[in-house]
Amino acid sequence: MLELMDLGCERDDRTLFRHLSITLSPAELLQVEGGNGTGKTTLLKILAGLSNDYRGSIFWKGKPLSRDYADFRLSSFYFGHKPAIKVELTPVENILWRSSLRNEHCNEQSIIEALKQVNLGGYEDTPCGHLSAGQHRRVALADLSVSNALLWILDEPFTAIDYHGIQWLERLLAKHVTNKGMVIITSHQALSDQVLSDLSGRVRKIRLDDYVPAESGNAHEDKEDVFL
Ligand SMILES: Nc1ncnc2c1ncn2[C@@H]1O[C@H](COP(=O)(O)OP(=O)(O)OP(=O)(O)O)[C@@H](O)[C@H]1O
Repeated sequence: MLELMDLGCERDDRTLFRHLSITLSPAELLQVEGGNGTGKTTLLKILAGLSNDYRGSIFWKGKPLSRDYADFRLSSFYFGHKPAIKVELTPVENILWRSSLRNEHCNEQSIIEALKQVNLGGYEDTPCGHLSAGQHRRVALADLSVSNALLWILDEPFTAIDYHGIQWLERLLAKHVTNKGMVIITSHQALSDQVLSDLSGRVRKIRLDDYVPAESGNAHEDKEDVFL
C-alpha cells in the first residue's frame, strides 16, 4: 500500500500542490490529471523516489519511504519521459540489463515476445542507437510488460504510441490492476471507456489543480479524490 500524507511541493517559490493525501491499495489505478506545468511529472518523480524536494510523508507498506527505499525500488517501475536506454545495447540486452537492476531474471524468449507486442519485432538485435525516441519508449514499455513490479508509475506512457499500441497498453494496465497490481499514471489522453469499464470501481482520479493555494486563483482546496 502507498500512502501520501499531506504532500506539498514548491518550485521556484511557486506552490505546485499542497495538502495532497491519498492512499493507493493493490488492485487500484490512480490517474493524476492537471494542465501543463501543474506538477504531474514532479509528483511522479517524488513518488518514484527520484526527488526529495517536498513536504509531507510517503509510506510504502506502512513504512516511511525514506526508511525502506530498497524494497520500494525493487517493487516499483518508473516510466518517465526519457526512459533509461543504453544506445550501444540492443532492445533485448537493454531489457535484460534493466530487469537485472530490479533483481529479476527475464527469459529471453518472453522479451522477444514482448518486443513483438510493442511493434519492435525484427529490431531485437539492432543497437538502440539506431532506433527512434518513440522506439526507445516502446523498449521501456516492453520491459514494463515483462517486469514483476507491483507498483507502476507511468508518466505520459501513451505519448508517441500509435492506436494499436495504446490499446495494447490499456489492456496491460487493466491486466496488472486485475492481478492486484497498482498503477499511478499521468496522461493528457483519457483512458478509454473499455478500460474504465474493465476496471470499474478501481480507478481513482485526482486533479492537481485542486491542490493549489486559493490565492493562485484556480483552487478548490481539500477536494476528495473521485472513484470512477
Ligand atoms: N527542477 C526544477 N526546477 C525548477 N522548476 C521546476 C523544476 N522541475 C519542474 N519545474 C517547474 O515545475 C512546474 C511543474 O512541472 P512538471 O513537469 O511537473 O509539470 P507537468 O504537470 O508534468 O506538465 P506537462 O503536462 O506540461 O508535462 C513547471 O512550472 C516547471 O517549470
